[in-house]
Amino acid sequence: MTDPIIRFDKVAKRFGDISVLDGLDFTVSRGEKVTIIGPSGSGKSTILRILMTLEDISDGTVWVDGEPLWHEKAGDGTLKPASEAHLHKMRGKLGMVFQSFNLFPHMTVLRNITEAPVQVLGLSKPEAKDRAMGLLDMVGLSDHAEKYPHQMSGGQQQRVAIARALAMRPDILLFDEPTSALDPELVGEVQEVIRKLAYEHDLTMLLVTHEMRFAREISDRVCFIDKGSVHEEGAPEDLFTAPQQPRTQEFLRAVLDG
Ligand SMILES: Nc1ncnc2c1ncn2[C@@H]1O[C@H](COP(=O)(O)OP(=O)(O)OP(=O)(O)O)[C@@H](O)[C@H]1O
Repeated sequence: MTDPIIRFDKVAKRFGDISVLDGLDFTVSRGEKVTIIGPSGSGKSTILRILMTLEDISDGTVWVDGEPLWHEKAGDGTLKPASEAHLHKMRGKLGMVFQSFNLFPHMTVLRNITEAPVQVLGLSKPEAKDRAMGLLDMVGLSDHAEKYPHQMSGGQQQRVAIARALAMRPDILLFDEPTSALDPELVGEVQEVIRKLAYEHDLTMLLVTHEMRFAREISDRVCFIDKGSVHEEGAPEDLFTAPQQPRTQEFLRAVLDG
């Protein structure tokens, strides 16, 4: 594997006495589309939340784009805990799409997408609007710019959330079960947007999902996580058709038959 853009190096995460990640080693290459699967509570969302700096780490080092995420280099080359300024800089490399959309309810769709580019990146309002309208076109919602989130379906809101994340031009886009809060008939339209992104963009994508068929379709690599470490990983056609580890076999049998 060449040029990792994400690297977890022996990362541990504990909540009090509960160990969620246990010496996790995990890498994602630049431009790679990786899906994390695994049982409930295995630490999948925690991995994404650590990358978004929503959770800190208990031990080890996380590297993003060649720089430590939760640390910064001291003058003597050793790593010291990251300052808020370092975290702020690193956050600009990542975007995240949450299960529950998390749009600002009191803002129009357009404003939801332009707010951070104007406030954080310093774009002018016309520049931010141009960017937002291009993204709304990409997610098939050009006619909805002036609507409020409550006037839209869950699928449409999630497509806006994807446009909003992309408006910050992240290098890495994280998806945390992006379709699991949707009514079944709305899942397809959101998957279609993610599929298009996966096939047409060089963006690095890291997706947590329970939708195995979708994972198989869009991923370059699938990682099966159990009890906070990577149990087995591989190309989707290998992992889904011929898993090597008994635990992976058991998990896939349960979710594919269930
Ligand atoms: N803030 C927290 N405080 C205490 N425990 C937490 C916290 N966040 C997560 N956990 C625990 O960490 C474990 C892993 O959670 P995580 O959400 O990463 O799992 P997951 O694999 O994404 O699960 P699911 O598929 O159900 O979403 C769970 O046992 C969870 O209860």
